Amino acid sequence: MRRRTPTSLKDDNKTSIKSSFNALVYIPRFFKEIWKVNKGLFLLSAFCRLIGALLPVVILWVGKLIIDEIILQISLDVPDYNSLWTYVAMEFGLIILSDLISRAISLTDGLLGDEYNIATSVTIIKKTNQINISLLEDSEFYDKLERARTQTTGRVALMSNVLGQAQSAISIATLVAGLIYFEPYLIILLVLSIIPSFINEVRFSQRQYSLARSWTSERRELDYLRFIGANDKTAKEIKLFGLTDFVVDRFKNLSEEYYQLNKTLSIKRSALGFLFNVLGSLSYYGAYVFIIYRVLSGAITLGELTFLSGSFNRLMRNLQDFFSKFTRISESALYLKDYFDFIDISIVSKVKEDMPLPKQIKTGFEFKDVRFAYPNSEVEILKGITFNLKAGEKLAFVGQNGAGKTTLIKLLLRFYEPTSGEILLDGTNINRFNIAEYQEYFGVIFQDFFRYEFTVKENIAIGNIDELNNQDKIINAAELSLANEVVSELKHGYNQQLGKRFSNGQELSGGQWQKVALARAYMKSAEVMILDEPTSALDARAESEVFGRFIGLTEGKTSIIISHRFSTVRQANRILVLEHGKVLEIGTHEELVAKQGLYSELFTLQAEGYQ
Ligand SMILES: Nc1ncnc2c1ncn2[C@@H]1O[C@H](COP(=O)(O)OP(=O)(O)OP(=O)(O)O)[C@@H](O)[C@H]1O
Repeated sequence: MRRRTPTSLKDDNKTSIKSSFNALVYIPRFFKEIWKVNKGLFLLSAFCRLIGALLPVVILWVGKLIIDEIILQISLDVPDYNSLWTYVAMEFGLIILSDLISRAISLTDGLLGDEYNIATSVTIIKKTNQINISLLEDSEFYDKLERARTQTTGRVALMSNVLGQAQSAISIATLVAGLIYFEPYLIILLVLSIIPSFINEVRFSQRQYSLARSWTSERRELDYLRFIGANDKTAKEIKLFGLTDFVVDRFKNLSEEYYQLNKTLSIKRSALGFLFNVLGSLSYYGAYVFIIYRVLSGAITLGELTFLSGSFNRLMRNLQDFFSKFTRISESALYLKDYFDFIDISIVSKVKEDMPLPKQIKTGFEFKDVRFAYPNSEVEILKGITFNLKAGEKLAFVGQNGAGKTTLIKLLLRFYEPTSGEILLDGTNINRFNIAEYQEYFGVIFQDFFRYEFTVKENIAIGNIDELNNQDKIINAAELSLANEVVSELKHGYNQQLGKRFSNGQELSGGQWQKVALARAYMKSAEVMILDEPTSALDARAESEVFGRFIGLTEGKTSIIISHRFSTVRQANRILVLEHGKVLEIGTHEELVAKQGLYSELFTLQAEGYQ
């Protein structure tokens, strides 16, 4: 695993300050997306922020009026407090309005954030589905996906920050106007006090982002260790093999390094931040002294002093906040870039043709000298595979672990493309067909089928989700795969929640899960059925029954069965024996036994084992 060292991080920092600013170009697109999510809420939020931006200067001004009025009334022989109480009532009203506005802002932000969150999660799920399986197995791509997926809350915060920034900008403009009107020199002092802390913020937030980004893989590993260290699925092995210390040590070693790097950065950031803040306070008091001096010399009133010192103080805080948010925004905008990069991945098929599929398979599939190595791997897994799968034929794949059986299926399903050679369907390269229609052709159950923690009914309907409400079809599929026996023992029958993750969930045994998953294959009448070790966890009786039904039901249908059990394999029309990515033998059970090759040897070995 490649990990950046602290030294290379420094170099990275210089170039990435630029990239951080460049990432800001994604902000308009980001807001276009938010606008699309809920226009009304967006406008309401913008309106509240506009009012919120104008309120501080108005409140300060009313404060000035109150003080000047008090001083005026004290100096009068016959005071008239009407204006004074009006001002006080105004200030009270403004304070209430200010509270109302800030609550409205957080409410609209929260709601808008939630809606945007839902919309992006849906986009990510849909996009992931469009992406080729080969990309999903690529670790660099996986990191990108992880950043896009995990930064959802960051993007919601970004929205609030940018909107808040617009609000601050208007607020700052009005406060600056007030300062310029009375004491323009104060502005210079203000700018001088802010610049150092701005630079500090930019530098460190950039470094922290670089650090987090360069550690994406490690954080993924940490998540994984956390998962295997604390969940019900691994608990048995972890306890039995005494793996806790092993997992904890590995976790600690990996996280310690990141912790140290992050700690150093955070300490430096805080220390320098403190120093620059002292500078800010110094300038504030400098300005304060200057204003007091102006009051003493009679140049400005006491009310104006309150207004000016209040404005100056507020401006300084607003500006500091503005700049620190600015760095946070450019930092989050980098995550935004990850997100847009992900959803912009163009799905280009090497082959542009979109041929319709034959309604019925006429001759069958043909593999012609197919060679294949997984992306980013030098190892050739399939080394010149040639065979045909005739229409209506049941072909079994046998071979030792890692021989390439599942890989052959992945190529047939177009999850990957052969490195060389071709796969034909009725004489046409399968690449030329519309991929979605082509994949619809198959009913497949993989050996590593997923155990969805949904209800039994949903788990079966996954084979053809359009039929989720077709109870008869689901029951029929369950009967064919023997899943009905499993269902009859469940408290809530087909509506039983499976797995342990959710309340009332019921965990199944390996074989029971397999029966449920197998039922998926019967949910649609696919042209080609593929069962990749579907019965490995079933007991001998169940396996023979399940397989008998499969043979009966798929009579005349093209199908492929992968199995290590020869009692199953021998029932296929022909058997293809793979060894180290090559076709070693192909023929009927009888032919292969007569040939006295690998098949015959393995068959005899297993038959002896059963005696
Ligand atoms: N996504 C992948 N990336 C890289 N190599 C892979 C990938 N999937 C499988 N392999 C490698 O390809 C080889 C063939 O794997 P495959 O799953 O096709 O074997 P198999 O014959 O189905 O084995 P088994 O009987 O154990 O299921 C193995 O050496 C495996 O390590």
